[in-house]
Amino acid sequence: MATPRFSTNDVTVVFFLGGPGSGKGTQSANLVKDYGFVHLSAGDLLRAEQVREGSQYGDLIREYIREGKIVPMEVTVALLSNAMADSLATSPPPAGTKARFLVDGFPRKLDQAVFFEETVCPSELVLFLDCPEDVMESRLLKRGETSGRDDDNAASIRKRFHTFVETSMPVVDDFEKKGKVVSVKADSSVEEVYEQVKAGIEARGLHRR
Ligand SMILES: Nc1ncnc2c1ncn2[C@@H]1O[C@H](COP(=O)(O)OP(=O)(O)OP(=O)(O)O)[C@@H](O)[C@H]1O
Ligand SMILES: O=c1ccn([C@@H]2O[C@H](COP(=O)(O)O)[C@@H](O)[C@H]2O)c(=O)[nH]1
Repeated sequence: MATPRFSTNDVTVVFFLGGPGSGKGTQSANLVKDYGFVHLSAGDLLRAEQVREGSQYGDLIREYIREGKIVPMEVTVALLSNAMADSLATSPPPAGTKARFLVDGFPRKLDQAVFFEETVCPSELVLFLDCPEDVMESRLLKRGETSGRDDDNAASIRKRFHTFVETSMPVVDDFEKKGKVVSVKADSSVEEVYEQVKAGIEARGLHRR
């Protein structure tokens, strides 16, 4: 078996999962501020790679995102792993502390979870935002009025929900069986959700920094 690129002695990885529009990006901003996480959004990294001059994956990523499909894992895992390395090199954590990475919107598929944990770093826990589809849909349609995202439209949203239920929920279920999931109801206000998020991660030993 491969040795992970980063050791859990140096790095804490928290996966942040939840349906499209459940509020992961919004809550991530709070967690960065209060808990010293470095926020890595798999979707943001893919969108940046899509428009990077000279990228061999631009067209492929554009098509996958519009269709709400999961980009082949080698692409996404390499982007995440390199972003972690860059962050450690340019902004190392305070002396005597471990770097904390909040990996938002990943892993979306079981094989990605296995591949990441074997080759990059095992996760410490999985934060899951549990939100009804009708709430997520109205949030995304509203966001779509200004986001400029190709996939914040009714047709793409439907496909993203389908992928989430069929492909990504089994990842959450698998981590749940391993006792790693902190699940939070996400259909209340941003502040109320954050209170539950804080309580959930503190109960697992992750404290403010
Ligand atoms: N608790 C909340 N109540 C009301 N609106 C919210 C709440 N949380 C997030 N929003 C809004 O819903 C939209 C989606 O939130 P956000 O971008 O954080 O979701 P996400 O899970 O990161 O979505 P995606 O996976 O599609 O990127 C945003 O416009 C955000 O401002
Ligand atoms: O691990 C991943 C994460 C994301 N994608 C693709 O990107 C879009 C948008 O992701 P957001 O988290 O909503 O920003 C998603 O629908 C997938 O198409 C991916 O392939 N793999």
